[in-house]
Amino acid sequence: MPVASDTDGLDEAVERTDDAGPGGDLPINELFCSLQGEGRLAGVPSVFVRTSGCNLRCWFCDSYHTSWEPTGDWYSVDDVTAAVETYDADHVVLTGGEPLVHEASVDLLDELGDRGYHTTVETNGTIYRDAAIDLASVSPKLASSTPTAGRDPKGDGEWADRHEDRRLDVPTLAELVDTYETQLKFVVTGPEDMDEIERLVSRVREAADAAVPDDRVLLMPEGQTRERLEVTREVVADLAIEYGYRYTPRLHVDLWNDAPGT
Ligand SMILES: C[S@@+](CC[C@H](N)C(=O)[O-])C[C@H]1O[C@@H](n2cnc3c(N)ncnc32)[C@H](O)[C@@H]1O
Ligand SMILES: Nc1nc2[nH]cc(C(=O)O)c2c(=O)[nH]1
Ligand code: SF4
Ligand SMILES: [Mg+2]
Repeated sequence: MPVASDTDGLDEAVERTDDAGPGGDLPINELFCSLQGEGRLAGVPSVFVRTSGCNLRCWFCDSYHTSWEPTGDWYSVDDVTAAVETYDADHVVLTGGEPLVHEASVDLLDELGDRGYHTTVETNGTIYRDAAIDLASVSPKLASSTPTAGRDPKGDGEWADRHEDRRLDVPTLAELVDTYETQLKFVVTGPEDMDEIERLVSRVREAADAAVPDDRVLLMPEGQTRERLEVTREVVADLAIEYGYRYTPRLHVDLWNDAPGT
């Protein structure tokens, strides 16, 4: 499926949360087959469906063209499903951008579930939707993700307040944990992130009925490139040992340096 660039107005639509394209279509940035690079299913051949548009703006976002400058084209759920079926994989990863800003993501997940696919949804955990999700791969955003003026990839910190207001919603995180098999996958920039992670995990454990065992809490090194991971990888691995949480690699960065389509 080609990458196109017809998402004029998508940002405004995400803000109004009435983002449905014509007939409930989905804005797709890319669709490809690779190995799941992150989390408890790392290494599993999977089809990736990357939607465009996000309600947050992490300064380090490795999918810039779905968040800071969203591009893509609108496809029907049937066309996306047909494109998934051209690959020989039985796992699908729905990601973005933030896939759960789109109501049509529910229709896509239901179609894929009906066809027997295992579905993982990569989400920032600020939006709950009732859908056929086999693994909710939730990546709550820490204070270190906020695009302050000094590390804004596009402007001068204009998104910082909105990002800060939206990035954490404990009741929504608890609802995801209570409804779906969940992993909490934190992007870690350094040891100074650990206090916030510990506090947030405690709050989610208090708010949720379901348990959140330590091996469902994953620490992932921040890094869009091999060079950056060379700096963060070992620091984060040591933190996982120290705190008793799980470490997750970023296989697609190690293998392919996060090139498009990987
Ligand atoms: C691009 S996001 C899309 C899904 C959703 N918006 C989210 O943030 O979870 C996919 C995954 O990549 C992670 N990620 C994004 N940029 C990253 C970076 N520079 N280093 C490590 N992980 C990153 C996110 O935290 C998330 O787990
Ligand atoms: N191989 C590979 N694994 C991934 N796991 C989560 C990804 C994402 O961008 O959400 C991703 C990705 O972009 N590529
Ligand atoms: S929430 Fe996800 S897609 Fe949105 S800016 Fe952050 S990493 Fe990128
Ligand atoms: Mg990625």
